[in-house]
Amino acid sequence: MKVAVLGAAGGIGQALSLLLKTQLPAGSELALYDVAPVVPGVAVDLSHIPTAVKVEGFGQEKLADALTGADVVLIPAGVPRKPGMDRSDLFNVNAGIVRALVEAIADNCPKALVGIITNPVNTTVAIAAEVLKAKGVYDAKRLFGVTTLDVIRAETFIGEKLGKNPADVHINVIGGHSGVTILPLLSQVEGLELSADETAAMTKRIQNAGTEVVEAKAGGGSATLSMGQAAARFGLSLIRGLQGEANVVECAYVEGGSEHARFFAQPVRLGKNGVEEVLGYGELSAFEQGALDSALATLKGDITLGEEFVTGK
Ligand SMILES: NC(=O)C1=CN([C@@H]2O[C@H](COP(=O)(O)OP(=O)(O)OC[C@H]3O[C@@H](n4cnc5c(N)ncnc54)[C@H](O)[C@@H]3O)[C@@H](O)[C@H]2O)C=CC1
Ligand SMILES: O=C([O-])CC(=O)C(=O)O
Repeated sequence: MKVAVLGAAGGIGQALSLLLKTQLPAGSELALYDVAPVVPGVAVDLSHIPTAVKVEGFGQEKLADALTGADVVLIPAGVPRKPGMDRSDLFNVNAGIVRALVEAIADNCPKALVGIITNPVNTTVAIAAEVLKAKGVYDAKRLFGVTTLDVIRAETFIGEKLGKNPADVHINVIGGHSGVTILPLLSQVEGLELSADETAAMTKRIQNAGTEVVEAKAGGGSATLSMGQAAARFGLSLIRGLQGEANVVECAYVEGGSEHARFFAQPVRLGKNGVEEVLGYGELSAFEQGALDSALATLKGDITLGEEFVTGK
């Protein structure tokens, strides 16, 4: 298996690449691409870790080489938030970055599974889909917005609340990846009893967890280490699916499984072609249904913005 990380010299990219170097199956290749000149050094640094994963760094002019033969491409390239910014404030810079990188994917590894981490995810995934469509290579089963950070946050916070190991807590987070569009399905968690106020507060904490990190980093960026872990979990699940492992399920923001919006995050069974099946997410509580209903206009607006960025309409 070959995995390419685009934006590999950044905060997420380096954490993710370290985890992939230590956790990818033996015999894998890891291709690290970034426009920052430090990227070959990141690859050399990682190459001294004794695992059977070959790491290579690719500088600005070497994108095609990084992508050729890739089975999985993970994209954390782009600018992060600073305090006072919303994820949508990143659109102006990151939309163009994602467009250019996905054009190169279409040209060099059109069958790869692509995981978009770059914010605003609700919009950048729509950009990626339209770019692939314009190039005649779009397969909705192979494109994912990575929302795993919302899942691991929900599992961590609820694990703490229940006094349980978070590894034993399983929570679906549906919708999208910004503010009100992040909807953790807390009503489905076994053994969790929250009052209406507690449910509202915990939902809000999960929705605002990105901002919690942005503020704590005080101008130094947004979540990188927890996102590195989340992206590694998701990327490794993509690989397990590609290798034919049964019942690999992750929540992800994908097209084609929802009545609510063109793209929607929900549990997905992964397989040899990417999405094997978009799964249901069970019954919603009245609170969750209300939250979903009121988030849909935002989510659809975010998607349209991405579509129109590429189609020019
Ligand atoms: N999906 C999610 O849950 C999350 C998404 N993010 C997003 O991930 C992105 C990256 O965040 P960080 O790693 O903290 O930022 P960072 O600034 O530390 O790293 C970004 C890297 O992208 C590189 N880059 C910029 N333009 C590029 C291009 N055209 N091609 C290749 N590389 C390019 C930069 O050189 C830099 O090394 C941001 O947009 C951030 O908002 C952050 C946390 C969670
Ligand atoms: O909040 C941000 O800007 C980064 C992000 O997406 C997250 O941490 O969930």
